[in-house]
Amino acid sequence: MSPPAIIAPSILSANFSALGKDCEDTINNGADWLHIDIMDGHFVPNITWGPAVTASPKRWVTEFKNAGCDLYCFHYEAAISSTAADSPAGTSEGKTSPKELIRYIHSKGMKAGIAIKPKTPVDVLWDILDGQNADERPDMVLVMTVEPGFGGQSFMAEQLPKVKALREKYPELPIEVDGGLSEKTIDQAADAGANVIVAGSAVFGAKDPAAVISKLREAVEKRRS
Ligand SMILES: O=C(CO)[C@@H](O)[C@H](O)COP(=O)(O)O
Repeated sequence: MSPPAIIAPSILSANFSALGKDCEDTINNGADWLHIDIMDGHFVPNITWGPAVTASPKRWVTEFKNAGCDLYCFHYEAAISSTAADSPAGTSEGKTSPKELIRYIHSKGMKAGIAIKPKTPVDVLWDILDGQNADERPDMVLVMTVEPGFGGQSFMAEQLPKVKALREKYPELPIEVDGGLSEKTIDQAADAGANVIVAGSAVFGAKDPAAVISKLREAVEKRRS
């Protein structure tokens, strides 16, 4: 059976001056996860949680574990362009491959996700998903359905063949989509096989966020086989 629906509102669209309350309300409204975008003004043209956060996906693994993160999802493109200087503070570890980074995230007690941007072909993931070592395989794949950087963009349906290809090959893999998800676009994403749904403006901009979360969940659950 394909994996259950997981609804993960992106707090990028929350009210930053009442973030704690917005997060609490969102969980009470039925969200399973909170999706927290770490943007650095370098890999994407926006800054979310401050200039101390750099482009390196590896540099901050321990800090986010200590901050209470359960799943650390990094961009494939950022990992392959990282360098020795991106190693965790106080270590001399060198250039990071996606597989090494996944192993490192697991060693810190978190699940690991790997994300791809719209221009990255899904094929780059096969070798990583089929890796011999279970510790180096991701627990989730995120297919971006907008160019990362900002909330409120239009859904890119042309990204869905990637989701379909992943679902066909890996029936039980959690597959996340992020960007432009709403009641209008969820059916296409769910048909393609996505089960982890990030939604920012659709949830935080809604009059009844609980109803939106519930509709997103229903659309995914309906298609589980
Ligand atoms: O990572 C991003 C954008 O880069 C997302 O998480 C957005 O925050 C999703 O926002 P909506 O498209 O749902 O408004």
